[in-house]
Amino acid sequence: MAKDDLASFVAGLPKAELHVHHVGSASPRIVAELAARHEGRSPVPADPALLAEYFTFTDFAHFIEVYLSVVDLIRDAEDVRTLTYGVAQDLAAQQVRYAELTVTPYSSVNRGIPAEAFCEAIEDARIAAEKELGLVLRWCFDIPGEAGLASAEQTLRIALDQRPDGLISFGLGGPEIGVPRPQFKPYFDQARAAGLRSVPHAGETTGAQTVWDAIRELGAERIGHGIHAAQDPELLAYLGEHGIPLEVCPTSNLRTRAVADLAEHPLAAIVAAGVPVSVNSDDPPMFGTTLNNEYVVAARLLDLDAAGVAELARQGVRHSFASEQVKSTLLAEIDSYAAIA
Ligand SMILES: O=c1[nH]cnc2c1ncn2[C@@H]1O[C@H](CO)[C@@H](O)[C@H]1O
Repeated sequence: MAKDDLASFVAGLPKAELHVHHVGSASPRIVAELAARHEGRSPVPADPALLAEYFTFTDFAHFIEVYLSVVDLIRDAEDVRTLTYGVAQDLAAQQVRYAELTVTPYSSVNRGIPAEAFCEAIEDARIAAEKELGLVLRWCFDIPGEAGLASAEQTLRIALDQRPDGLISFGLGGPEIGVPRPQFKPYFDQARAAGLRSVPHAGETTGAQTVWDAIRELGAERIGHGIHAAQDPELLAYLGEHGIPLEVCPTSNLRTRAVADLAEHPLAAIVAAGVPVSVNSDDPPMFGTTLNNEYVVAARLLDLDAAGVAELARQGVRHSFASEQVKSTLLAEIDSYAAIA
């Protein structure tokens, strides 16, 4: 299928996105608006061309540094609401009908936004997005691994004390190197006991052992990235047998140097081993991509035609934590779209 035809097929295809970060999805328009508000007091350029250059990373640590400089732009609940609704608009414009947005409340609460105001702002945007954009948003609250156990404690507290209606899962992001997963077991145990689903990042910038730890210590039901599971055939077999999906974000892995180039991306080996996957964008504006583009990249890596791409979209729905009703509605939409496209 020609690339243009595939891209237009993807553009109209109803989709679910399971691995996309709140601040990481701030569009250049929103970042410019926030940077202009803090003119001179932030390294983040307001000019879109300069911003594109600013979003070029030498390694993963540099990516986290840039990511946190954008977090610094978010100073009050209004910024949080503006950001969240803007992300919802960008998702809905790509026919995303359901998304699990990874939110890092610690990073904003730690900068002075009260937890209650933060949660009210994201909930206000979620309700508006469902009503006005037909987009069902749910939250994953994730621990910024670079902030250690203090941030784990506070993230859990905010999740359990505020418990916004859209909250469904508990995660762990940030660097993996120097941030071993087992130390977070007590927090994931409490989050899971409270009914939150476990979706830590692992195997993005470190190897298979981190994925094993995420499964055995944190009770992971899905793995953020997990691409270096491909190093361990036993782990791939385990993921396939137990139906533990990997939330794969191909361009992210390239831009953060988690893989040297897309030709080496292990997505095809992971799928060939029978491991369930979903395709995601992670931090699309920061990586110069969109979810639609990630579907095109994945189709190229997996040599898929339109039917294969529609099946990728179905996988995103099936591996979501959406209600059965949302799942069946969205699967039916995908089927009717794929039938006529
Ligand atoms: O691809 C990624 N891997 C790991 N962390 C990420 C990624 N994208 C965004 N973050 C976010 O960076 C924050 C920095 O504190 C982490 O909390 C994580 O949510």
